[in-house]
Order: sequence, then C-alpha cells, then structure tokens
Amino acid sequence: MADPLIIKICGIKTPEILETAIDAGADMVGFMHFSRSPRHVTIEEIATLISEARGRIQTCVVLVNPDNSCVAEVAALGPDWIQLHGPETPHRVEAIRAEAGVEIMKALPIGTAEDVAHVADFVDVADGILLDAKPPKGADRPGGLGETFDWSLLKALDPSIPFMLSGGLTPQTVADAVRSIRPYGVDVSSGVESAPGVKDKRLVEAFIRNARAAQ
Ligand SMILES: O=C(O)c1ccccc1NCC(=O)[C@H](O)[C@H](O)COP(=O)(O)O
Repeated sequence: MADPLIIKICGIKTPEILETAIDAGADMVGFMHFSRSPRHVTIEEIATLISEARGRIQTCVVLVNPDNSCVAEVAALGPDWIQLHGPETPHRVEAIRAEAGVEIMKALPIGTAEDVAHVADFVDVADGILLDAKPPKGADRPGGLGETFDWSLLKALDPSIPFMLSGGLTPQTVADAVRSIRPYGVDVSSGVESAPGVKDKRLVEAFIRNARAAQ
C-alpha cells in the first residue's frame, strides 16, 4: 500500500485552528515567521504553538532567507522542520541544516521549465522539497499568495524526486491534484482562509477530508 499522503496546513496562528487541524487529521502544521506575512507569528507565539502540538502533529516553522541567529532562535524551540521559503542556495540550505539540526523543507518556486530543472540541485541538501507557485513580479512575499502553477511543467521532473505540492490549492482542487500529480504531500494556506491570515475551521476540515478521500 502507498504511504499515507502528508497533509500540511500552513500559516496557523491560533491554538484553536491548531486543534482543528489535529482533530481533522492533518499531519503537519506550518507557522510563518516573516513580518510581511498576514500569517506572521512571533517567536513567543511559535513557542506556545509548538508546545501544544508536540507529539501530536509535526511542526514546521517557515522562514525566508534567515540569518544564523534567526535559525538558532527557531531551532531552539524544537520544531520538527524548518521550511526555507526564500532564495536560499543549495550551499546555504546545507549550512542551515547543519546549524539547525532539524529537518529542512526547501520550498521552490515553479513558473518555468528552468525552475523544474533546478529542483534536482536541492535533493541532497534538504530533507523535503515543496513545490510552490512562483510569485508574480512585485509580490511582497514569496509564498502564501493563493497562486497555482502550471502542473504540466512537472512532467519534466525526475520521477524519482519526491515532493509536496503547494500553491493555490483549495478544498475543491486538492483531490484532482492528489490524483493527477501524485505528490507525497499537499500544503495549503490561502485556500482554507476566509480572509488573508484568517483560517476557516470548515475549510480546513473540508481540505483534509477531500485530500484524504482522493488517495
Ligand atoms: O503564507 C505566507 O504568507 C508566506 C509568506 C512568505 C513565505 C511563505 C509563505 N507561505 C508558505 C507556505 O508554505 C504556503 O502554504 C504556500 O506558499 C502555499 O500558499 P497558498 O498558495 O496560499 O496555499
């Protein structure tokens, strides 16, 4: 039997939505630490959320091009994962993995065939790969924009590279994504919100239910 699909709900800000994600059967939650994000949470808030989640669901702190002191501060909170969602090079990802001592998810923007070819550069330096839509020019942040990318570009991806699929997924589209793209996991933020940064309990539950049913 195939491994169970990993379902990640990203941009969680409150203990209430954390409980919703756990109760509905998510596998991983993401906490954004990036001041320009509508989902930004402080180090103190992340510490509280991680301690409530520990042993119940995997936790992932999302950072954008962090410096070493930020990596050390976040790693000290004991998340299962740190997600790097900026322009970090393979060399920098490798250095952060060594410094943090936690698993590293590297998010990569996909907009062209060249972007797909670039994915292989990160396979040996990260513990997981998350493919997201490339942000439009002028966007004020590199993720969480509710943008989908052209999934047909992934036909050129080396099939031996496992990845999580992200970018504009919703409760309505996740089943088709799971069946047609066959990622090992799916990640969502905007698609389960009623407004930027405001998660909707029913949408979170529907996303998890529909993703599971599609397996
Ligand atoms: O969510 C954000 O605001 C964000 C800001 C800066 C970097 C990354 C960010 N989100 C990271 C994620 O993993 C999102 O879940 C992913 O980009 C998909 O978002 P969406 O298209 O809104 O589902």
